[in-house]
Amino acid sequence: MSELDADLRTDANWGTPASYIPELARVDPAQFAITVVTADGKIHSAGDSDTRFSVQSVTKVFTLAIALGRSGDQLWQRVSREPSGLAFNSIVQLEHEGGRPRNPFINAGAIVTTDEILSGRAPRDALAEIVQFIRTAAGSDDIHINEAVAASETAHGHRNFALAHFLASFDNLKNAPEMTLGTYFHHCALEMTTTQLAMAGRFLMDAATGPRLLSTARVRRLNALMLTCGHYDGSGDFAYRVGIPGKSGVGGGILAIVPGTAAIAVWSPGLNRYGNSLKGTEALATLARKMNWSIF
Ligand SMILES: NC(=O)CC[C@H](N)C(=O)O
Repeated sequence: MSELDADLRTDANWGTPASYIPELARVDPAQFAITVVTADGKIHSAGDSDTRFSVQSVTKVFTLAIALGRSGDQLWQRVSREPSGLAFNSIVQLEHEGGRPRNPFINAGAIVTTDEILSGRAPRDALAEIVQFIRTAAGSDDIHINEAVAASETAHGHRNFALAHFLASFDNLKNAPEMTLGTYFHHCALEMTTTQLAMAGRFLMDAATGPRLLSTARVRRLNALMLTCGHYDGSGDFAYRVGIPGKSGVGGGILAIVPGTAAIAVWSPGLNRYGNSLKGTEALATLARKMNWSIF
């Protein structure tokens, strides 16, 4: 792992941090961290694994788990399970397909899962459940929301507002767009280290490691969605190069799962053209190849 870390740092092409959220644009791209938690509970880390980063869309895995737990398969009436082949914040498909987002990992789909979690209660209570779920998964209470990042995204979130209003116009939003988006922006603004994120991913390995938060059947389905949709229009390329389920975020984090074997978190804030971590993807490709971890 330290060899992997050192190798990655020799190449100066770090990619570009997300620019549409000003708070994220300020982050130094020349950072990298990786943590692997194996089925026997051992933790291996290298790089800046104690640095907190903005988890962003990686939280969509946890919100999907919670929404499925609350609403069961009814959720699939509001959102489908197909790769989108378009950018994570694209609007065109949503109009074309009558307001039913392609999957729960693009923004429109995650706004729907957040809306499902919010239904029947105040944003503060929905957020408390999301944060508690992630803390329980990680086995750490030291996980918090960065209010400056949430505010920065709210101030510049015109596309997400457009998506939420589109959903509402198709009767696919139960709460006021501002309420649902407020909850959504705040859970995206959670900060974690790679150690915390890899620990939080243990339940997706479906090994006897960490808390059991979902049934085996649901864990398999979450992994299937991570593989097919977890990297947006870069999902095919990620499956080709890395060969394991993964979920990325524009903060530069990726949570990847080797079923039954390991939960891996990588972080490097510079992104590739799909909005996924450039060095994070490279690191996972190298690790999966060396460890023979591709599921294929
Ligand atoms: N890909 C991402 O991480 C996107 C999350 C971000 N909060 C947004 O809604 O645009």
